Amino acid sequence: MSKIQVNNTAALGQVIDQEQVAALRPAAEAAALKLEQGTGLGNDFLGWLHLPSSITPDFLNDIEATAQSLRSKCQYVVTIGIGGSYLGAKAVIEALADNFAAYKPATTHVLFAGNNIGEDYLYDLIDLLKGKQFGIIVISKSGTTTEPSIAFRLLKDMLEQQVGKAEAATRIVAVTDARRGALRGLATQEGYKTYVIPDNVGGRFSVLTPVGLLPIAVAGYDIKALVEGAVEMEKAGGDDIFTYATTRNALYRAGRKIELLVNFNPKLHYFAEWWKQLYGESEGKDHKGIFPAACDFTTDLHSMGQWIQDGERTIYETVISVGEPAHSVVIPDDKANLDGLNFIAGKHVDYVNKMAELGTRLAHVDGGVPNLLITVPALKEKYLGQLIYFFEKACGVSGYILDVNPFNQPGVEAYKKNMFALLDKPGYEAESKAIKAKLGK
Ligand SMILES: O=P(O)(O)OC[C@H]1O[C@H](O)[C@H](O)[C@@H](O)[C@@H]1O
Repeated sequence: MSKIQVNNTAALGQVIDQEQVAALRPAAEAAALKLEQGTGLGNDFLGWLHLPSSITPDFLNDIEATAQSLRSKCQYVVTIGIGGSYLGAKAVIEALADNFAAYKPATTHVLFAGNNIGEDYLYDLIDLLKGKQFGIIVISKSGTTTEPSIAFRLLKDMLEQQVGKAEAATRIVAVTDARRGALRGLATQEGYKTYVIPDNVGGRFSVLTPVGLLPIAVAGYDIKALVEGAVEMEKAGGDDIFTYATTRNALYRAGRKIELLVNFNPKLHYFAEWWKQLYGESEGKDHKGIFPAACDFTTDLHSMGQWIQDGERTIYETVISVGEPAHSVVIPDDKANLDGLNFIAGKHVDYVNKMAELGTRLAHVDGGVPNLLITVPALKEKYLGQLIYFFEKACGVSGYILDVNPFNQPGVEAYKKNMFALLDKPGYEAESKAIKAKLGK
């Protein structure tokens, strides 16, 4: 089976050595056992652990049928959601899509909303959708998150005005909790097709539920292959996951507080955004946790490269290296050679990129930045499925090694409480009074 692979050789020898990594192996194995037996912190949120192998062909067929029905009617399908209800689908679609898909004709374009509170963002989206055939996938585990609720209120209204309430109901799909939350009530009342986010799967671990699968299917990608890849990784278990989890924890203990996830393929930009939420929300608590950062290379080598090479030595790098590009572009020969590029004439662009990648890894290691390497054979559904499960499992293992609950996110509520207090939300009267006093209002 071809699969993703992890190599920590270039992370060893300067800041940490193999013994320090090996010393964490028993903790990693104990962590994996805790996950398996459900005896660790946050054990009511372990539904993701055997999720891939529990997905049935019938379930995937049903999602594909819903996707097909939306595709048959809609030029645009707006996926409304934020955080874990957005980043997984965005990451996979961007990794698989034509870089210029937005400017090329397509049966159906998948757009995203409800992931910000930008008035102009919503204005521009509404402007685009005026008079167009569109549908909505509204996703919220809690069913009460402010950003997607605002976007859904606006777009639902617009869709009903454009096609009538009955037709609109056939173009709206809700993905939410089985019982709780405003979205569940609304979907039941309006008769929308719905999918359930299982109680025991947290948002940032939910990409392989309909949260990610439905938008990915609407965008035209093979969700069966995606799940197949995840199942392979679920069954393969072990070594690569332990290598990643133990190496990053050893680096953290040696003072490397920032992990920089880098790619040499712009299609992976949002994969890093998904990874940032997965690791940031899982590990950043109790005043602990590696800070998850990301760069797109070679682009950011021309902006962040100086800092990475030569700045404060608190970072290490994890490179996601893609084996094969999907297409072939060769650099042409030029008789005049005014740009001096004939030394690479006849070479594939990806060959140059790979030399940039190797040169960068060597330079950064020389500069004191330990380097972890994750190789992915190609940007295809199956390997993305492997990569998703790999990072999820390694995150659970890592979180337990760090001795935090990797499955909650209590810190996220602080800004929400202040925002609701400032907006005078009913139920927040005492907080409103307190925050206004603090602001001298
Ligand atoms: O799916 P929802 O309930 O709308 O939540 C969306 C996101 O918002 C939150 O504030 C959480 O921090 C995230 O973990 C979650 O993924």
